[in-house]
Amino acid sequence: VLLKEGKIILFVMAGTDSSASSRQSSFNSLAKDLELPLEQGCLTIVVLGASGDLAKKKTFPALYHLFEQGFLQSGEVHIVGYARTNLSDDGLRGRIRAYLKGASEEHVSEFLQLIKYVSGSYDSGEGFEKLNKEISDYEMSNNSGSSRRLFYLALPPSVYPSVCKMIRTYCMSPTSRFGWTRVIVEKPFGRDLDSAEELSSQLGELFEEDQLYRIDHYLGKELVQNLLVLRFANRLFLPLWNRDNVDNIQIVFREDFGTDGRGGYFDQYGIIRDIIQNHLLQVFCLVAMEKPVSLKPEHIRDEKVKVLQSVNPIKDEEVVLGQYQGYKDDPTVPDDSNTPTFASIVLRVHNERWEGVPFILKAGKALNSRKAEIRVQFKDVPGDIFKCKKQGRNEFVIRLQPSEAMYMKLTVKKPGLEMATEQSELDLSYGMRYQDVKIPEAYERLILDTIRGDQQHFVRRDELKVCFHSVTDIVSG
Ligand SMILES: NC(=O)C1=CN([C@@H]2O[C@H](COP(=O)(O)OP(=O)(O)OC[C@H]3O[C@@H](n4cnc5c(N)ncnc54)[C@H](OP(=O)(O)O)[C@@H]3O)[C@@H](O)[C@H]2O)C=CC1
Ligand SMILES: O=C1O[C@H](COP(=O)(O)O)[C@@H](O)[C@H](O)[C@H]1O
Repeated sequence: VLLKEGKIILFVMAGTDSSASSRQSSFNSLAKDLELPLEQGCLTIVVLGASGDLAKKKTFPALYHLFEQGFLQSGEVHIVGYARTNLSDDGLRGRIRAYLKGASEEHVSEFLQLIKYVSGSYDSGEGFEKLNKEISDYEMSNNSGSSRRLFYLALPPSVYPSVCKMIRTYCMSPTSRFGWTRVIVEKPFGRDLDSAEELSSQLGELFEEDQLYRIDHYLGKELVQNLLVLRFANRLFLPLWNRDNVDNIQIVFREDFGTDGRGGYFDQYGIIRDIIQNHLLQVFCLVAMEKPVSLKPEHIRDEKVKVLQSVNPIKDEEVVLGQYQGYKDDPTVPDDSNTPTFASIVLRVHNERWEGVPFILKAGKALNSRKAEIRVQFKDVPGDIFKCKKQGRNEFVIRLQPSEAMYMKLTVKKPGLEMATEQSELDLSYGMRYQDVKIPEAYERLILDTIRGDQQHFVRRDELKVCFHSVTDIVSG
């Protein structure tokens, strides 16, 4: 038992394989740096909306991968699916198995045995009493004296307030045991500034900010997580990253498929709320913000809020909207829908670093390719003696997906006898450089962060508010 900052922390050594224990030890050293409590013991993960699309495609596979890598251990973790659909434990396991193709059969079977299913509604006590009994029985049988409870809301946001009320009333981690209760909520966290604030107030009455994890899965992507390292751990970039050197920055999301069975949801939100207000604004923050005091979540989020507050209102003439042909063929989309499936907006940051540099954010569905990238375009070289303008400018590209890469476009001498120039690239393609590394899925990383209590990659309430504020005219206009 360790005593740290007034907290008693149980340190229970479980029987683990060596790779799992080395991961645990690297987590422990990170936890020490971030002053996170070191903890192990009984952990229950409840996936609410377990019958749904997100749960089967992302949440359960992410839990499986954490299990496979030793971050979730049999004997310590218990997973419960909850939804209204009438399903047995095996019924849910069968659905999940279908999304774990290619994984080791032995691991999958072991993982599925950790999963139970409880059926109930989202607004009556009966189901949540059953859920609490399921969790409590497991905690008692586990006998570790701790109760860590993580609730993942893979549900439409309309039911968040009632579900949170039920969790608060029936399912909180008992204070008689060491542990915590944390709730992960999915986007969209509202339709506009007012509805986002209303949702935040409703949840804020039930949970403290440090219990709420507003997930934006772009913050879990490898190269998004690399942005702070790249910017603040490389001397090379420090003097360049500003209005003196940068001409414009483009943050682009494109998908080569349309609504893909989610037309009903998409049509109510549109591309600005679905992608720009959250994923692209989060990337924008990490590209444009100032250096945080430290890596502590509050320091990082303070800087994100600051840069968002410096964004000028978006000008109408700097917004382009479009809808792909065939969008209304989706039977769940109304025939007269004018919901945009493509948008391009220009953000202008009114501060010393970025005054005059346009940040162009573009997102579109059903385009000709799938790509998400950041393009930092530098200004032309003053007094150019090589007349190399025609070859294009220096550009630094960070490709988030697919095939993670960073490359810098440079003008070089064309090899040979002639003094001619051409554009070439310094290329760091992850597939080549890190051949033996499996890049984790965003959801995997973010669920692990929640278990560790690290809110660095989650959206704080005031950050959400200012994100909506930045796009308020275009989402409500
Ligand atoms: N699917 C995706 O790729 C992504 C989803 N998200 C977000 O994740 C959350 C879940 O998404 P997704 O799984 O696609 O959603 P679903 O529409 O599949 O809903 C999940 C489950 O919620 C229950 N449910 C559905 N509609 C209602 C309703 N009106 N009232 C009460 N319960 C309902 C259903 O379970 P039952 O009837 O069994 O109770 C359903 O299986 C949403 O907030 C979504 O925006 C975010 C990023 C990507
Ligand atoms: O949140 C969402 O993201 C997906 C795109 O995620 P990615 O990780 O595959 O880039 C998008 O398709 C969906 O519309 C949106 O709700």
